[in-house]
Amino acid sequence: KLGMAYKKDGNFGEWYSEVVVNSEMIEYYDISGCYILRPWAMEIWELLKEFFDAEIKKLKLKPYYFPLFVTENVLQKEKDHIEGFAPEVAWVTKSGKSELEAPIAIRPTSETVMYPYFSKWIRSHRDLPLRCNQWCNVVRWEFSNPTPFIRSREFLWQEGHTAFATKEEADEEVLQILELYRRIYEEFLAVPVSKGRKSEMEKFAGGLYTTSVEAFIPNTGRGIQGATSHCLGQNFAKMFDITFENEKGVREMVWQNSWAYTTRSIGVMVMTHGDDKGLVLPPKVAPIQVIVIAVPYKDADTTAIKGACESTVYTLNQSGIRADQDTRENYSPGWKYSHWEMKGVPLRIEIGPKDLANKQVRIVCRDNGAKVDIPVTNLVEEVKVLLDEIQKNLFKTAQEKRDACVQVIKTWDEFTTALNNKRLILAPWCDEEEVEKDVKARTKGELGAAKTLCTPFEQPELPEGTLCFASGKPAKKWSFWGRSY
Ligand SMILES: O=C1CCCN[C@@H]1CCCn1cnc2ccccc2c1=O
Repeated sequence: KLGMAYKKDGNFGEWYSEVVVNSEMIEYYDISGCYILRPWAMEIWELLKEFFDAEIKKLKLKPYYFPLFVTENVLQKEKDHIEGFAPEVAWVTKSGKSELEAPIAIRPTSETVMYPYFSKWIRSHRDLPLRCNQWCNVVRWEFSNPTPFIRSREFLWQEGHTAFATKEEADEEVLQILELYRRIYEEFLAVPVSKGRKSEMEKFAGGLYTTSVEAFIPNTGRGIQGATSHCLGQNFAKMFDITFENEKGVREMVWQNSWAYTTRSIGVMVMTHGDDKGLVLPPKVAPIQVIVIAVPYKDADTTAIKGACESTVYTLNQSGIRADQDTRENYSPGWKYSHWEMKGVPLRIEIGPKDLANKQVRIVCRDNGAKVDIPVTNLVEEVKVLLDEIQKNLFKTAQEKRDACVQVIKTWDEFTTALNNKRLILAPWCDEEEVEKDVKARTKGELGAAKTLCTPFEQPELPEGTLCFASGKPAKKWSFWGRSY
């Protein structure tokens, strides 16, 4: 399908849906909230996985795979925080025509699946630290508007679950993993994120504290959680009796973390960089970084042109660049240009008779449309420079756009104005949960209420006497507020 019916600055939801389908990342499925992930999406997921897996291996994580199913009584074990999520749990009640004795839940997350076995496997301090990661799917039967990658009833993620003898070790790992999530977003997806801590109300209720990387979508003026890294404290150790005998022979509870990022990260990248011609891929995650297209001329030497395209692809692949060519006879060069622009391929190389004669190739950049003629002799070097430039430009542009959306406010009126102007709000807050609830109540509406997104680790100066924008009480911190996904 060529050309986009929707504009990014028009109907954003329709634009987004069209981009993920026309770029061949997503196929819609006949169950609401479920989507088919096609190769153009899975190859991106696999590139991110390759980086993340290598990094957590350095942190001594071990790969596991736990069952998809969990019994009702085990799932209810963490009932205190589960009741908030209960409506999202999907249950298996039958096999064939016969009812199951007891319903079995499909994992929405794996704490209750894993932790009874952590309790069995951890006996002594010598069994610590325990470091478990699994790549899997989870199911959460949500009812709010499903969106490919961003909010689906089944999604792919990695979930890390670790156990340590001391809180210090757990605290350290929480931040090590958060830094990996920042790198995934900023270094690979070219999406700027803010590291911070969730409020007591927004944190994972079963844990001690939650840190997250928060992104922002300027077009909708909504914050979006990119990934989370929780310190669970000893809460689950208590619930699941996960204890160890320390060096002095004294039995203690372990300190645990859990952390995840999901296929939502791909959707955030699409929303951030896409334009009215379709997807725009950061080179680091582009399944094809360079697409070579022959521009045959009526009586030109098509064999020579084909040969030049072959050798161009070969040379690039030999130097570790993901290059391919579109040799389909039944499509025109112009059609191919639009097709690969829709798919967001960072560089296009055109080779026609005059390029051949001049021993050069024409390179077209997807992000800004720049065209450059490069001597074949400098091909690899030039392509590497251009890919690196595109990666940097995409991040810089996204960062400038996000920063332009940030609005520092001090009063309630400024807050509501900023909210209606689709801003990412930075406000002084007294850090009281009642006030957070009050802001939610006062900003209710069909666009959704405002909430705290995170308290950024990077805190601006908070002058003595600064008051909370909502309560007028002494402010304790600067927090990001806004509507969110
Ligand atoms: O974020 C993470 C990181 C990975 C491991 N799990 C934690 C916390 C998950 C919180 N959560 C989120 N949705 C749920 C939905 C249904 C039942 C339970 C839950 C639930 O516990």
